[in-house]
Amino acid sequence: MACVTEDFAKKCEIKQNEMLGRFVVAATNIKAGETLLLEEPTLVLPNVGDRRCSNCHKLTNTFCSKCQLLSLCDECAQHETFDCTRLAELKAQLQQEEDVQKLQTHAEIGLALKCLLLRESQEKQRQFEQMLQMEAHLELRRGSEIWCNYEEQVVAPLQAAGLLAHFRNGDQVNADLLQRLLGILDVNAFEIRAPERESAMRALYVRAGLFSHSCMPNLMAAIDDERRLKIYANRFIAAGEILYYCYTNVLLGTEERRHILKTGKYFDCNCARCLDPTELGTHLSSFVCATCACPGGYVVRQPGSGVWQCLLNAEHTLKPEFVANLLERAKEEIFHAKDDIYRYELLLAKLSRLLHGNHYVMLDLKQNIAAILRQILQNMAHRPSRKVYERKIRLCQEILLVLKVIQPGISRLKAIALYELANTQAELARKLYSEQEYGADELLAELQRTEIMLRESLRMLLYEPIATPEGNLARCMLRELKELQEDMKLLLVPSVGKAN
Ligand SMILES: C[S@@+](CC[C@H](N)C(=O)[O-])C[C@H]1O[C@@H](n2cnc3c(N)ncnc32)[C@H](O)[C@@H]1O
Repeated sequence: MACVTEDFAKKCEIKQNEMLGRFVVAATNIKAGETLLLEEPTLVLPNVGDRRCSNCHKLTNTFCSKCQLLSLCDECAQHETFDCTRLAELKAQLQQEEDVQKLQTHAEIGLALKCLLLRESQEKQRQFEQMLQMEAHLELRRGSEIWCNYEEQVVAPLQAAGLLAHFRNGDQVNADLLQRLLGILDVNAFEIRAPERESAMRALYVRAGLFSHSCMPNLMAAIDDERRLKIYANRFIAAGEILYYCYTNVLLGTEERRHILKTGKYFDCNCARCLDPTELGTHLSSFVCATCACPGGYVVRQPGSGVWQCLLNAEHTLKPEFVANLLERAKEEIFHAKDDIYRYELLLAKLSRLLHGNHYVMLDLKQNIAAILRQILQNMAHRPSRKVYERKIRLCQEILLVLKVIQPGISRLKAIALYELANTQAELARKLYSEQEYGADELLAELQRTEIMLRESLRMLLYEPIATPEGNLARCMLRELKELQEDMKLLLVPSVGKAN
């Protein structure tokens, strides 16, 4: 197996039932922050449609000159020796030169070949067997769009080239095995950071792939620069509790999360958040009821019937098509407003008449605005006014209020929002002090509040592996915390602390 630490064997128990398939429960009581699993990836792969170098994983369109079947970028001299040698042997069996070109046509062929190479290697046999036990949802996928795409782009070309028969026990390498392997990747792979900023790829972890999903999980997953996965508890977990991490983005609405889970992972999530039409009172999916003007008149989707109904008057409803169109248009407008803070603010004001202030589209806008404000505040040449600081503080507070409900335990998102809030509050206090609007006592009180928030944020980031952006942020925060304490010491000495 790809290296797995002993924590998993000691703290976890694998079970099985009708609804979840295989799932994992806590074998002992587990403390918040405690590690349950550290695991190396069994496979690192591009997202469907992308082609990535088999060595450095950067996007590329070139192939290895030796095996000619796996991608290799111009900057890398070689990829894994076993894979390259074995593929070169297999390629030598191809009848015609154009077969190689045909096998280079669709990027997904590379995914199937990488899975089959695990099966070829003595050393990785065990990993391949474990991979084969993973859920593929073969029957639910049979005949679906994705099945037909794989049939056309992977199975048919590999069969036509006559390559499959030359793999070990080639008679067993058939269409069903290929569909199973590709299904296993789709259902189980984790999204990981790609070498290019802001793009993603996938990695398969055979142990971590056993954990079930909840939109209110008790586990966190963190992946470091070496693509080593760490799974840790985000709260105290009692022995016997089912262990869950979240397969989707927690800052999406219920319909969107459930759609992603249904179409990509083939199940209906029935967690407490999905079953509550107000999403635990956060209103992440709620619309303003245009019919009743009273506060609290929000239209929510009833989980059983799917009807969009006002919480105050059940006769006030919205048509699902109206909801879908409005959200689609709002997302398009956000996309077109890219990085223009004035357009974002206008859109936020316009949408606030239709959507709850915590609606996930509104939160997306608020996050975008806060990110631009961060850049403005970092550039002192802009000489930002008090209002700019106050706007960012307000946005951070609004985002935090939602995160506190949907991520009550240790949360990376909450830690970052808290850090942003703390920093902005401290910067504003320093500015006001330097402009003599604050005295030393007021500045000290603000910095003390900042210290509490920074400590709280740091406490949540301490469990992140060092070689991750969040681990790095934690180190910066430690430094900033020290500087803050130095400043506070100076303020405690009255003669030094006075503004001049
Ligand atoms: C990553 S796998 C988890 C391990 C899998 N149960 C197995 O037997 O290998 C994801 C699959 O587990 C099942 N699953 C995970 N969480 C679930 C949930 N909350 N409700 C129902 N099924 C779930 C679904 O079949 C899903 O496609």
